[in-house]
Amino acid sequence: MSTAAAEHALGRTDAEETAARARGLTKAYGSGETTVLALDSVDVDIARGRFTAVMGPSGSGKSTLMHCLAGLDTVSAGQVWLGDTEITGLKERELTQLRRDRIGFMFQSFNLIPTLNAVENITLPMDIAGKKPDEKWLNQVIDQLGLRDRLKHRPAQLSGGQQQRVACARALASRPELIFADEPTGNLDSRAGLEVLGFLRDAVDALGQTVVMVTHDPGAAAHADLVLFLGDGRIVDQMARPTAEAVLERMKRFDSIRGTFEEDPDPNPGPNPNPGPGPDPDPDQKNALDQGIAPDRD
Ligand SMILES: Nc1ncnc2c1ncn2[C@@H]1O[C@H](COP(=O)(O)OP(=O)(O)OP(=O)(O)O)[C@@H](O)[C@H]1O
Repeated sequence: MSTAAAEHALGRTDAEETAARARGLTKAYGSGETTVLALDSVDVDIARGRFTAVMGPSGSGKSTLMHCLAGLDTVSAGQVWLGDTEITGLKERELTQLRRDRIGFMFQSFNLIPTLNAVENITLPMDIAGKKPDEKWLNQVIDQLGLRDRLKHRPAQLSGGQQQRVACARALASRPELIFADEPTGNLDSRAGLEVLGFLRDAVDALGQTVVMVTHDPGAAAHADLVLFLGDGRIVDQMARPTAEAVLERMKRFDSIRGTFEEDPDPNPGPNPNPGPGPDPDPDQKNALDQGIAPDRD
């Protein structure tokens, strides 16, 4: 475990650096014998001004965690804060306003309005809120995302990568405290995916934004500063300065130790000198590595 990570429990950072946090976050679906415990008393801190990726096997609770942190879903127990605001217990109206004013969202399917052009889509959340965009910031975001000559195009006139760039600009436009991105590269080819990941990285490095991204792709996760690994509704590991190879290795352990999780003593393991037979990596994850989505690391 890296020095910084070793100083804290998994997923925990210093409170003053925290954009969002949860304590004892528990989410159960259903009741009685059919209850599914999607999140099991999760403690997590999302570091401000950082890019955090959330990974884990299918059904491990990634989307549920994102939805609960973003106030899109209610919790069964525990507390969630956005900055200093405790969002657990807020009424639906207050949550709607908080999401609109303080959170940006990106989804796998872009979620653009087909009848609006790019710039109208970008400013839509602010238009709904009756707020005027900060023109200087908006122009900076538009230029950073290379959308200047696409502003009058409707989504159908844009490529998938361009549409996701519009969604990225929409998420950034109000300068939110936090951007949640759920599989933002899931519908993109590797080149467009790489571009979007580069923009998210720039949003953190150049614009000081905070990004949380759920992904299945180790190459995408490698763009983050920190990867949180979920297993059976708990944060079971984390990795600072991830590489695609190290993330893929960590994910393989979920396959080989199905249902049993151990704390990883070394978040950036080197090549395993005694590789076991282990299952093949998920073909999508392998493709991502083959296609070179992983960024260069110094
Ligand atoms: N609305 C729901 N009703 C019942 N069970 C649900 C609901 N949403 C999620 N679950 C269950 O909660 C668990 C966690 O689901 P979640 O979607 O958060 O996992 P995930 O890690 O995002 O999965 P994936 O990678 O497949 O998207 C799963 O067992 C899932 O079946």
